[in-house]
Amino acid sequence: MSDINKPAQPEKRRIGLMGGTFDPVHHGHLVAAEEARYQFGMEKVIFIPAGKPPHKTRQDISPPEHRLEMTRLAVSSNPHFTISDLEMKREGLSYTIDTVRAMKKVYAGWEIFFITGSDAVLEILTWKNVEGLLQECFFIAATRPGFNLEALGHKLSHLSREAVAKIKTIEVPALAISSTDIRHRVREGRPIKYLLPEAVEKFIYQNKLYQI
Ligand SMILES: Nc1ncnc2c1ncn2[C@@H]1O[C@H](COP(=O)(O)OP(=O)(O)OP(=O)(O)O)[C@@H](O)[C@H]1O
Ligand SMILES: O=C(O)c1ccc[n+]([C@@H]2O[C@H](COP(=O)([O-])O)[C@@H](O)[C@H]2O)c1
Repeated sequence: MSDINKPAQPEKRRIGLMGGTFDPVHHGHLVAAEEARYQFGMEKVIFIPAGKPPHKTRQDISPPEHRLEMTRLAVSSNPHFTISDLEMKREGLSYTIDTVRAMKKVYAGWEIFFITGSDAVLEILTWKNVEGLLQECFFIAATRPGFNLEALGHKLSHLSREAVAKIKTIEVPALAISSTDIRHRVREGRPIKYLLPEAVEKFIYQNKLYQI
């Protein structure tokens, strides 16, 4: 196969961080992470399940060890993907700036890319110390074809020019998959097959997750 469309090799080593509640992890997360890794020439992507996601208000989030195990199962077939329990071990809310700063100590000299969905980036002004965060790392907003980039541009106009320059967008194939929908489907006895890796599907049923 020709390499003509392959992105050029970056000067600095690059790593991606994919943060999320992952309750459960699904193919939307995996496709976004893989596309970001490919387009930006990252050596690997670390999936980091949030211990206490700052903006999630629901009380019935699955135990951290279940979400970590599902994420481990989901990434196991990709040699470029790995997981970290760093946020789960940390006390308090899982702020991304704390995670990125901790990772910078381990990956000194590397460029760090925090991968999110564009819906999460639309909320970025409400994140802890967003200007400081965008000094520490790049953000990749995975958009679906047809996503309103103008709305994003409008939101970002509240940030400094330097901060905006650190936010990159990529298009991923339309994947209308969400953890919320998967949880509802399990509760209602509807299929979840093909929405997430088979091993994660099995784990959900074996551990009777999302049944009430
Ligand atoms: N289908 C998808 N395609 C691309 N990115 C996604 C998709 N679903 C979620 N993401 C992004 O992955 C990150 C982690 O998401 P999260 O674990 O909250 O999953 P979710 O499906 O959005 O969950 P929930 O439905 O419970 O809110 C967020 O940045 C989110 O925007
Ligand atoms: O740092 C913050 O203030 C912050 C606010 C909201 C979300 N985040 C992070 O964004 C990621 C996706 O969050 P969520 O709630 O969509 O699962 C996850 O890693 C969260 O820790 C981070």
